[in-house]
Amino acid sequence: MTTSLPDAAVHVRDLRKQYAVHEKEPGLLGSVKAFVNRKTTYVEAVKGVSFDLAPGEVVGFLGPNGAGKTTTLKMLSGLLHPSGGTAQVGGFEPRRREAAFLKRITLVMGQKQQLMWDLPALDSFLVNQAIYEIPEAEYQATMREFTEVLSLEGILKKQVRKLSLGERMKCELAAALLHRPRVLFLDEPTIGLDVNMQEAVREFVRDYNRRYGATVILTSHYMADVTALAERILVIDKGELVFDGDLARLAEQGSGGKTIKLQFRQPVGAAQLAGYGQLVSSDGLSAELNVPRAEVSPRAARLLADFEVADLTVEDPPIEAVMAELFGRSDRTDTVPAPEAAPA
Ligand SMILES: Nc1ncnc2c1ncn2[C@@H]1O[C@H](COP(=O)(O)OP(=O)(O)OP(=O)(O)O)[C@@H](O)[C@H]1O
Repeated sequence: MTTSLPDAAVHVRDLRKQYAVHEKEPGLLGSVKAFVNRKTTYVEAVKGVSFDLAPGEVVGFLGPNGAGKTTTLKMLSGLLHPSGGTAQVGGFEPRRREAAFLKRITLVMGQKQQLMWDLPALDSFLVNQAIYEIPEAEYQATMREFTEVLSLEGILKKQVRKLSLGERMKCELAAALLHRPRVLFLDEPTIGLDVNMQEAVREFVRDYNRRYGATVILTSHYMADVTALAERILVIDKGELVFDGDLARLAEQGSGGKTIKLQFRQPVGAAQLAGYGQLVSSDGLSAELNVPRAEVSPRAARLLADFEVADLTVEDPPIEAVMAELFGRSDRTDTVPAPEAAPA
């Protein structure tokens, strides 16, 4: 075991991963050519990422496809050896895959399953109980807890292949957390699930985090997962960390303003709202206006003075819109401040 910073559950410095890719042209001739003269190119999947996570912190790890999220999580869970830099998780060096380390972490990949397909989930749970040397009393207590929180009653004894996607994902989560890990790497845990099941998974993760003080890194393409669970967001793009901060500050990275939502006591026509902001919608008794950030207070004050307003709320733009804008920019790594450069 390596010594760690006592206050950091996860400590990452200048972490890098380069994949070697052997290129081959299609067909038999391509295979022969590749055999004789193999062409290798390198993909810089992670290019020097640094961050610390405090124990119990829940962090959303976002980025476009191919940004390096899964590669980072695989390095942190010891499945991949870094090409450079260092990582410590709970005081351990992941690449060593020490038994004590493996008992403290879990990696859940929504796209991959660990349950045995032809057997009931309960059999996989028993295998995990043996692998992780979970004492019987603890196993029974955890099973009771998970069965209740995840509503597993009635599905544990069914063949995994016969479970619905949502039922299977709940069993996957239970299996992956049976040993009560302290650090959770969750890679798209809600992918493909319907909204109710997504909510059930979120609730489970939230409950587990509170109950056990677990540290969680979560990647998801569903922003609702991230906004519901994580206060802090790390954004990776083309292998580089381009943002580290809270959701509100991420929303400010977009060039869009804020949305003022209004309810009126008397109908107000769209034409009357010209000059207060960019009209998003208006149906007489309610309206939405997009307003530059710096103008929010004076415009809200004017609206309140000029109309009979029953309710007025100011909202940040949806985080999806901000992310789409950031990743749509060609010079995005330059325009989004790196953690060190970001304003407090
Ligand atoms: N085994 C591999 N060999 C070669 N290149 C790889 C390998 N795994 C990933 N890559 C490449 O590394 C880059 C980062 O991939 P990674 O899977 O970490 O991204 P990601 O952010 O998780 O993306 P997604 O959101 O699409 O899952 C991509 O360009 C990908 O093509």
